[in-house]
Amino acid sequence: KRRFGVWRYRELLPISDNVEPVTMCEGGTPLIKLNRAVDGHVYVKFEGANPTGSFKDRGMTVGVTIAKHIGVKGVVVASTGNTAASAAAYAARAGLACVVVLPRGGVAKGKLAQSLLHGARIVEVDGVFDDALEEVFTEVVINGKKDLYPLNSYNPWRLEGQKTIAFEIVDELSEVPDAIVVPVGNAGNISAIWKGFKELYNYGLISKLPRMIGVQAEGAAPLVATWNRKSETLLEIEKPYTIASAIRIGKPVNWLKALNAVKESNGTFIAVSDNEILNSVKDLAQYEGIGVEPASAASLAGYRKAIDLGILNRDDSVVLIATGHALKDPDTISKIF
Ligand SMILES: Cc1ncc(COP(=O)(O)O)c(/C=C/C(=O)C(=O)O)c1O
Repeated sequence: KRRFGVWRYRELLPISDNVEPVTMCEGGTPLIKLNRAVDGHVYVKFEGANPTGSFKDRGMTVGVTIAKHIGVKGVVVASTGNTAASAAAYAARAGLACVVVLPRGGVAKGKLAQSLLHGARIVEVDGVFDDALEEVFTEVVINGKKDLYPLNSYNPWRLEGQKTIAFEIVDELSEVPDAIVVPVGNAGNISAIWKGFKELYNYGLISKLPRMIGVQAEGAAPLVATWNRKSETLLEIEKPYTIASAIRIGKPVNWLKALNAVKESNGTFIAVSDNEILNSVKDLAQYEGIGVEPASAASLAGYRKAIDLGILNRDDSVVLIATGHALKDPDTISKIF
């Protein structure tokens, strides 16, 4: 029985015992207390410590396990890079084909290298992630290409794996934080983490729920706009731009789940500038030793803004989700220095 990681919580995943996991011991990631970058009870959940260097491995281990179990030949994803890297690695481990559809010129080098390395077929589209996702949808749903199982995060199996972040935080802190701060792109992760906390609460294992704080880059903040204007429909961003290429997304497919998570948890959405993101990359690395790719540092930038805006205060216990490793995007890192 696995003692660490996603499959430690197998009984809380809707997967019957006869299914053999496709796993690389993902999850069980470090929860690191911040001592100098901020004062307060702030921890970083360092998802860069996963096998392919991002939280995507938690969802992919479950998604690819199911894909293999139902006997598909291969999987397909649209991605800003980390989903592609993770799908390529887990598909390789499962002996499945993998097609990744990427926005041409919009993917950090480390993620492109991983997709190539693990043998994925790379399809590039002009435009941004949303155009890549549209392409996958057209191919698989409209043109009925059934031999490739779509594994983007509208696929609920992915979120089942990602909800284990909540389980590990409660296991390790043995209390529920006041707030969880999550960088938001396609909005699967914030939705999944909230689902995990709600399940623990419904099982009677915890007696309080954290506030979910979603953070987006100012140039790619459809959920911040939708939230601030109390819109019932998603206010899409046609041409999203941010230096944090992982969250350069204008039409988050999980937007409704994320809005509900933030509403139910008495949380909020916050936008931060690219500058604030890059400063947070530097501070996490040079004050705390934690090396993350830009999108991950949006959680620290968002926390700082939440304190400035009085949304959070210093004696709140807070966990920042640092979603991807610094090695993913060396080009952007060298732009900072
Ligand atoms: C480092 C990093 N930080 C945050 C996010 C946002 O998570 P979601 O809000 O669940 O999308 C992503 C997402 C990446 C992709 O969507 C993809 O890889 O296609 C990421 O790679």
